[in-house]
Amino acid sequence: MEGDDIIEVRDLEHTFDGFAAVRGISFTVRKGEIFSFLGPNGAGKSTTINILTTLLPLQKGTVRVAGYDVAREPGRVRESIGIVFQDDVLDRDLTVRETMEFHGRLYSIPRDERRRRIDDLLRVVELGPKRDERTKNLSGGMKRRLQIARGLMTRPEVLFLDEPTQGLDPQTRMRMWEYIRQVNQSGTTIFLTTHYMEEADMLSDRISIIDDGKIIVSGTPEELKNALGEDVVYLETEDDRRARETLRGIGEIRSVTESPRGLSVTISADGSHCLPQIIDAVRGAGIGISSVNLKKPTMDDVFVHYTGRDLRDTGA
Ligand SMILES: Nc1ncnc2c1ncn2[C@@H]1O[C@H](COP(=O)(O)OP(=O)(O)OP(=O)(O)O)[C@@H](O)[C@H]1O
Repeated sequence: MEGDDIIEVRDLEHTFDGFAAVRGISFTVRKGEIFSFLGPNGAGKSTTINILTTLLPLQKGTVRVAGYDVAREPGRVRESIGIVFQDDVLDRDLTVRETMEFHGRLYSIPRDERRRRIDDLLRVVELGPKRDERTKNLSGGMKRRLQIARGLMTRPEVLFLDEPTQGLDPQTRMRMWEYIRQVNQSGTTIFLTTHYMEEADMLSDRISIIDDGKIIVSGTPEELKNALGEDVVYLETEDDRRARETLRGIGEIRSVTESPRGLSVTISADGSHCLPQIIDAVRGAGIGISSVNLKKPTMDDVFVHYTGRDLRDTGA
């Protein structure tokens, strides 16, 4: 392991019957961070995560997880990781509590700690009242919540979460984020895939965006958003045409267009610093302003910028 990198992927390639699903990707995940892998459907996320977790054999490249080579020491890798997948199965005849209890024993979590985590997690996913219900009688959404709760019981060195909040309602999703943060703070490195841009933004220390089997950009959420360099100010004025003329002189302004929301001013620097200057210029020209709105780029904007696609339209 180099320095503090807990996952090291170098020149990873994977083909299915001649189709290149992963086309030479390299990245590292640092010990203790929450790392997110984002990409449209079919980008190669599952293929990559399957190789990292030893579920798919390595074809080409090198992958080390928790200091072990996935090709040479798959058993060691498996001992160091935890996985929460989308299609995990539950034992239909166990109750909710038994499902958790069984998993906790399997991983030798001491009795008191086990009880505490079961209580905490069932509260997070709101299955407390269902603790004695058999899993076959749960709704689809409840089963999903139980699978996730079960996966979060252990504190492995690296925890892989594949779409951990897919299909959860917003409140449960937020409680889940809180819990994932707690697991992370207890020392577990987290590797996450998600379709939710806001989730990646809120949770991740670093993000890589993958498309067509290649990594197209990596960075912290702040870096990725700032790199777009496109804060937009929406202005409603008494005279948009004249206001537009007035704004031409300001250096940081990239473009001014008239939109249904008023004047749309795209800025190549930090918008919050340019705002006073913009307001002064327009007022100085004797033009009244009725509203001002600053919009910073979001992770959605980042995703659309790099992939040309909107995740909300890709079956999320
Ligand atoms: N077993 C397989 N046999 C043939 N092709 C496969 C197989 N598994 C994946 N692929 C193809 O490899 C590409 C990458 O798939 P992968 O499942 O890794 O994408 P993904 O980013 O996880 O997508 P999603 O967001 O839809 O889960 C896709 O084009 C897919 O059709």
